[in-house]
Amino acid sequence: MEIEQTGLKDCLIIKPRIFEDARGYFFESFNRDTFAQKTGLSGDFVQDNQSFSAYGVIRGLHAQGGEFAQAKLVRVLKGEVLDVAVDMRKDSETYGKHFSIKLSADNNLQLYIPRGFLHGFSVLSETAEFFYKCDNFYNKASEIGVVYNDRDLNIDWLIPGGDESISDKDEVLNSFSAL
Ligand SMILES: Cc1cn([C@H]2C[C@H](O)[C@@H](COP(=O)(O)OP(=O)(O)O[C@H]3O[C@H](C)C(=O)[C@H](O)[C@H]3O)O2)c(=O)[nH]c1=O
Repeated sequence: MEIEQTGLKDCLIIKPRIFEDARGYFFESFNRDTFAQKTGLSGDFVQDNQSFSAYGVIRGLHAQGGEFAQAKLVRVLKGEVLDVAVDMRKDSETYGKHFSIKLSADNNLQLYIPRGFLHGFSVLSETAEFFYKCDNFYNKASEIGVVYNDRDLNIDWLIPGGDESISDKDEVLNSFSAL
């Protein structure tokens, strides 16, 4: 398992060690001790989530606030997404900055998104199965969000205009400046 920095503190790219042979491949998708040793973070995740989406879907930008803030370890089981993390930690040097990366079933890359970040992804393949670990439980009352096409964030989701598929809930999320 290798760790790569993203330029946003504690937001990390994780490259698992893949064992390939004539049958196919094997890799440890998560090992708490290895994760903790390589990242210096606890790795105590308590909830796993999975979603399925078609091409053009953009889920996000979401987070949970306060005591229910969540760190997430995200990856793609099938297809390809553009994954986006936005630093909303007011005291961070990279406040308001975002990092995006293509995660796919081919590259097996993972992204660790710390507490204090907004998260979202766009589906670049015909369909995508998205899986992620959270270090805090879902708490609907603590949900916060920023609209995907926020002018200040200016995120390129790599989805041509008109092809986006957004939930009614996400269409009316706040601007980043209103957070
Ligand atoms: C997040 C969540 C949702 N739900 C229920 C609530 C809704 O009835 C249904 C769909 O929820 P939502 O439309 O919020 O799903 P996404 O748009 O994929 O939300 C996620 O999108 C971005 C990418 C994230 O990083 C967050 O983890 C999460 O907000 O699942 C649960 O029961 N438990 C949960 O942990």
